[in-house]
Amino acid sequence: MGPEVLSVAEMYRADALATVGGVSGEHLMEAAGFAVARALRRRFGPCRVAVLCGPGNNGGDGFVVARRLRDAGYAVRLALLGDAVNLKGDAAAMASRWHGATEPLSSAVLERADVVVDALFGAGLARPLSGVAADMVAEIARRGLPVVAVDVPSGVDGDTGQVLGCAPQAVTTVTFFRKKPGHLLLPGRLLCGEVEVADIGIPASVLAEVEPPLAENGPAVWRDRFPWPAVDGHKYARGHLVVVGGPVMTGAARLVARAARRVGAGLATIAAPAEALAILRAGDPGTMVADLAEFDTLLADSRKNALVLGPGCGVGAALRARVLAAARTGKAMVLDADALSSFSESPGELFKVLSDNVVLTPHDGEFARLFGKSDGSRLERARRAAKRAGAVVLLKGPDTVVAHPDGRAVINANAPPWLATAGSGDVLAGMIGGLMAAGMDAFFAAAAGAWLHGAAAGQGPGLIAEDLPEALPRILTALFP
Ligand SMILES: NC(=O)C1=CN([C@@H]2O[C@H](COP(=O)(O)OP(=O)(O)OC[C@H]3O[C@@H](n4cnc5c(N)ncnc54)[C@H](O)[C@@H]3O)[C@@H](O)[C@H]2O)[C@@H](O)CC1
Ligand SMILES: Nc1ncnc2c1ncn2[C@@H]1O[C@H](COP(=O)(O)OP(=O)(O)O)[C@@H](O)[C@H]1O
Ligand SMILES: [K+]
Repeated sequence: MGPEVLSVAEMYRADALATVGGVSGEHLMEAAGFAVARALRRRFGPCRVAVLCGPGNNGGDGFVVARRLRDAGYAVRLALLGDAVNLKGDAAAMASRWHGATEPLSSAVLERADVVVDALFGAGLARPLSGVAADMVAEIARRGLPVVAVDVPSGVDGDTGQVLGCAPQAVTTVTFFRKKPGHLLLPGRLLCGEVEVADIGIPASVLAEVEPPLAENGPAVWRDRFPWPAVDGHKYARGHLVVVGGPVMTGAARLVARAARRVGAGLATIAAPAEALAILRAGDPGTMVADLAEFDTLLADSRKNALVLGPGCGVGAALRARVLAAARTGKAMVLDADALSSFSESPGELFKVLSDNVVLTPHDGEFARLFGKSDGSRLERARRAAKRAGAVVLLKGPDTVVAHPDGRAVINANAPPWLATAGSGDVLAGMIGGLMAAGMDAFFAAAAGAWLHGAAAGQGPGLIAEDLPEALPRILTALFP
């Protein structure tokens, strides 16, 4: 599915499979430590480095980093959490190859340091940082020292991106083989700084056995499925999206329709209540307008193959009835905003009629209205919600997650904060609806929509929702030269 993202358990499995395949644990650890030392050297010339090692294999990597940096002429001090005699396996082997002093972990090691290597805890973090480890994190922040983190900043949970206790802010994090969810989900992603994925000799072939259902969203995930128009195609072959509009917030449906046409739908019709028709007809000349009183007729037209319901529609029984009627046709559908909130009292009624040909696009508030308050990372919550709804769920945010009921998911990491502006969610719904109208599978349309939405916001300062559809020609041209 593209750039795979491994859970911590899957990473241990990949590691074990590599070992079975003949790559020794010591080899992996040497390569890991070498990669971290190389990343540090790229960023910092010869300087004074404090390497903080933990009691497990993350600490083992730290011993390799210390040796490599000292060999390269850096002034290295190393401090270990716990007693060296308690180190095991590969970590013990690497400690024995470190010929410098091993200090007990304390803030003394930070005296005169220019850079810190954080090799306290990685994938094995099992409980919140406390005691001297937590004191070190506070002291590093107080001194404002730059941190290069091994695998993850210690305290960041690799599976959730949540902070257990506390964690240092890194400038660079070097992880191994593939990213973990904690590198992409907030706040982990922000604490990592720049993330480098190092090849440490685990063959990609282990992925065929691990079969990770998670990827980082990007063109590699969906490029091959993008509904590029056929040379001999006509507009109906590119799909006809129906956008249900409301009586007052008429801008929402217009943003949806414009984004859908820009992304590649052949036609778009806004179906709105009578009082909104005049203003809509004065809008984009290429967007068609129909009376919502004719909704059943629109649904019966097989050429109108996809719908977006919700933006600007108004919450209530009328919208609920339209959503249920539309769902029963089995057409591709995006449900956003009011279409989700309309079912806050009766989510089961909605879930009964959904399929994986439907994308729900809640922000956190709408998500809570529909699925209740639930624990876990955004990834876990989106996955559970997709399963419960029987539909694709796109949980919006700076770390948008798209989840399929079968467990597949992508995490999107290209969205800048400029997207937090009125109407930008409407544009996203339009992009996804447009792609589905053009024939793209719901899950991949949601993933492509989320990424294109983030890419379209690349102009940054001054961005408004209207700019987003207009950025698509440039982005699509670059993607499909
Ligand atoms: N999986 C792989 O393919 C590779 C992993 N490597 C390294 O190995 C690391 C994982 O090693 P481990 O599984 O040994 O785990 P860690 O080194 O992350 O930590 C495990 C140790 O810390 C203790 N511990 C956990 N949380 C604690 C807390 N909050 N306070 C105090 N003690 C705590 C555990 O009881 C255990 O002794 C990775 O992050 C990576 O850095 C590398 O050596 C290269 C290969
Ligand atoms: N801080 C942020 N960083 C990146 N993207 C964001 C941020 N805040 C919001 N977004 C994105 O902006 C869009 C806002 O959608 P939504 O909340 O539905 O707004 P509206 O209803 O005004 O259109 C979503 O795609 C969301 O993922
Ligand atoms: K670490």
